[in-house]
Amino acid sequence: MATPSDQTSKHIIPLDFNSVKSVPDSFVWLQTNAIQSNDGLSIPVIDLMDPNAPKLIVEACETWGVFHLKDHGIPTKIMEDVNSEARKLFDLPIDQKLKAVRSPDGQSGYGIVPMQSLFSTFMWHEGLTILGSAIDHAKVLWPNDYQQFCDIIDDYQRQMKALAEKLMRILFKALSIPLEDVNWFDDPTNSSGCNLALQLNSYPPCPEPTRTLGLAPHTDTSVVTILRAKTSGLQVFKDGVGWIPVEPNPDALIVNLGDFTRILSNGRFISVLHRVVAKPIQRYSMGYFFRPPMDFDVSPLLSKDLGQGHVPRYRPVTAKEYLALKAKHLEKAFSLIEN
Ligand SMILES: O=C(O)CCC(=O)C(=O)O
Ligand SMILES: [Fe+2]
Repeated sequence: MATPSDQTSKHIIPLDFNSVKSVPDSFVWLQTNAIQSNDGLSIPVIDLMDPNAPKLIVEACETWGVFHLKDHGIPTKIMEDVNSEARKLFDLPIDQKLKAVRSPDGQSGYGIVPMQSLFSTFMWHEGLTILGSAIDHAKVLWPNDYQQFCDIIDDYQRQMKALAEKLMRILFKALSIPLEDVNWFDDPTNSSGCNLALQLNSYPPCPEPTRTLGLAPHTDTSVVTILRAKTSGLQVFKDGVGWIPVEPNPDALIVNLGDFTRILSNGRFISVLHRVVAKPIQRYSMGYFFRPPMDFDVSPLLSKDLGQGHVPRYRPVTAKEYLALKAKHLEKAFSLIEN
């Protein structure tokens, strides 16, 4: 197992947040304030059962790239169960959590948020990334009592996948992308190898919340991300306005589009820039990331109706190539694939 002193683990092993009384210098971010949440500007709230939902979702994707989704069909109990399991996990002593630490070249496991390696300043955050089954991680975290964690995570991932597919069906229809041309669509066993990740996030109580950030501004490298959080902290950036707090809406999920949808939609849909601010109280969130298989060609040309002028703004790029560009250039990755 890596130890905190290893150079390679600098971007993997979180701070033992219980052991600090102030924000260390390496965690200090200069940040711009968000607008006040009572300014009346907030992300759309859409009821999935509303007959108008597809139209409203498409409008929200064009204007915001993020929305609250109500009546999504995911039982509150399973969301609460995942929240309790996240609490159980992050409450473990740091040495126990480090038994499930992500390896330097690995994608799953406990540690600092994977995008940390792109930033020189640290974030007030710890997380567990789960790709597929959670069993390997759960067995080392709770050797005698791991089944409950695995069952709850499996069930949640299954339900998230179905919901993500429901949403993508609406998006692809609006974009005139035939589902037959998307060989990974509606694949119950995921034999096509979509990169489906559940990210459990913990933002420990912060003694000086305005000096640091829970997560730095970023867009998600996904088709869609479905997020659940019961407390505030998430903010989204709107051009011409600035940072807008996303206040939690009980029972609603937060859906945000990722970079792959911006490419597929030829820039019509927004891959929303977002960040998480630190808070004096503990915050948990869980994000489900739907990514296509690594060899899938993400291209605006999948659309049978590109829209105005029919000119693709982005060249085709495999998911693997785009992930590599993003890992090196962050949001500048778009300019590197622009035609
Ligand atoms: O915790 C949140 O509200 C957002 C998490 C997030 O943006 C991410 O995991 O990519
Ligand atoms: Fe994100």
